[in-house]
Amino acid sequence: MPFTKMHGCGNDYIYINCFEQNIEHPELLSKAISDRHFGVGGDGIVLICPSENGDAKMRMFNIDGSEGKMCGNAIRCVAKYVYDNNIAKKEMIKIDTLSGVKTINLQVKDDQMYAATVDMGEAILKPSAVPVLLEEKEALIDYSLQIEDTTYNITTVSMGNPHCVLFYEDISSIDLSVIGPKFEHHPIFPESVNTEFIQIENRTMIHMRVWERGSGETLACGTGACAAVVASVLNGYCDKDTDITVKLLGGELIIRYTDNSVFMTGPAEKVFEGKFQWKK
Ligand SMILES: N[C@@H](CCC[C@H](N)C(=O)O)C(=O)O
Repeated sequence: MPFTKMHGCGNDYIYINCFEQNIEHPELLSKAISDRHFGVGGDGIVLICPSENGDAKMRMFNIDGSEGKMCGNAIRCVAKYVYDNNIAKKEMIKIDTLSGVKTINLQVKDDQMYAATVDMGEAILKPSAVPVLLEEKEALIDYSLQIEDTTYNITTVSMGNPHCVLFYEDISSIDLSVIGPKFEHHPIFPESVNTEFIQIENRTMIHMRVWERGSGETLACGTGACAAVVASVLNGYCDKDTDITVKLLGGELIIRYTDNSVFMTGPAEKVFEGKFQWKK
């Protein structure tokens, strides 16, 4: 099975061209091929499929086989794949996802895409739409949640997939493998949740680490960076209509939160191509 390994800020997925092949059990494939010792290694898989609504359709699966409705780092890589492989040779590409069709403006050099700006759509704040099963109001901002013997102040946002954002003085020494699963498996998140740990540097720069549902700690999360900037604005740390740099373990994303949409700009890189022998 031919595949392409790509990453955005170190958030690496195995991309499979479904214009040319059919994958019957992507959830099983994702578990097998994502393994960093017995497989190719990655944060999951992304299928690039034909679409009637856009230039291609993207489906992404986490390491545990669960399907994510949206992936900010993967969508830039899908746009790169579609452009570089002549599936759609245009500098504005539309990719269909489980959370709607997204428009991507490409930055191209020597006939290869290297970065892009994605219109990620509106940030959804209503708790029932995130979804988070707490009191229903306009938004949950700086909400005190007790888990075991600790009180966390959470802000919840959906960017097509669910996020829970926490602010810290210093994120460098947090053990995400202990705290992350407490949120990921908490019953108030009926669809589970991605959790972002944020340290504010100043009004235009924040630091972020992330525990992704289904994949654990990753080097970057595009939807998470968008949710983090939205939460930073809602909590008064940053401003709307301003480019905010999000520093992640694997690189930087620029996020702008406006009244109608969240815009994300960042890189997309191809690492290698290969063939995987899948013993089902
Ligand atoms: N890494 C992604 C998000 C991937 C999906 C997520 N784990 C989910 O299940 O919602 C990104 O860059 O946005």
